[in-house]
Amino acid sequence: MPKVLVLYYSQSGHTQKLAKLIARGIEEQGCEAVIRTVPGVSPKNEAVDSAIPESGDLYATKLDLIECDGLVVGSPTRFGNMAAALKYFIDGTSEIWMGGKLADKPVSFFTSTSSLHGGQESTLLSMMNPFLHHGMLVCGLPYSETELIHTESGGTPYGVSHWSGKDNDKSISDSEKALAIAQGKRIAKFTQLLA
Ligand SMILES: Cc1cc2nc3c(=O)[nH]c(=O)nc-3n(C[C@H](O)[C@H](O)[C@H](O)COP(=O)(O)O)c2cc1C
Repeated sequence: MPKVLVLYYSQSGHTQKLAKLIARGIEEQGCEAVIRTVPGVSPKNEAVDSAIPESGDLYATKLDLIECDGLVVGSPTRFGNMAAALKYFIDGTSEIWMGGKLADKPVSFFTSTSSLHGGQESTLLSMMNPFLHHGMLVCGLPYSETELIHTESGGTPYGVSHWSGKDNDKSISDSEKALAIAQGKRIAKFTQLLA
């Protein structure tokens, strides 16, 4: 069964909730969803966490990337960009890039912001850059997913998003949920076609 890696960072759990919904869509479409997170970064600029987190999803390894047939990458928005913890992990993938291990595989993206116009699209678009260098095929969301037109919360054609609100306490809306599951199904469909 083709494997789709759902790779995310989340500090307060919103991006993680999207990751789980995307994974549900991946599995409903008939692929295996492998959910992995990355450790936070410290001012020492070196990863100091233990290899296995005390709770929650396992940390991603380079092997997870090499072995996946498709990839979904998520991060909370930080000043209109991805979080440093995820960027730190991606910056450690030079060997995978040189070996072309991700080339020709599909990839898609998701994010969460506290303000509705606080940079969802800029985060999603800028997250694509490293994976275009890796030779991956970017997969967004089409407007045939009609929640994209009707949503009053998150959801973009560049990938699903969540609006967590100024107090960071909004639940995933029905539109966001539908789009996250749809995005999981879509990346799984292309993974099956390309694997
Ligand atoms: C350092 C920092 C920068 C942030 N920058 C933005 C931003 O540019 N736009 C925005 O809307 N929210 C911003 N936020 C809020 C988070 O993106 C938001 O709370 C998000 O939903 C958290 O996701 P998580 O629960 O997965 O950690 C920022 C938060 C932090 C800590």
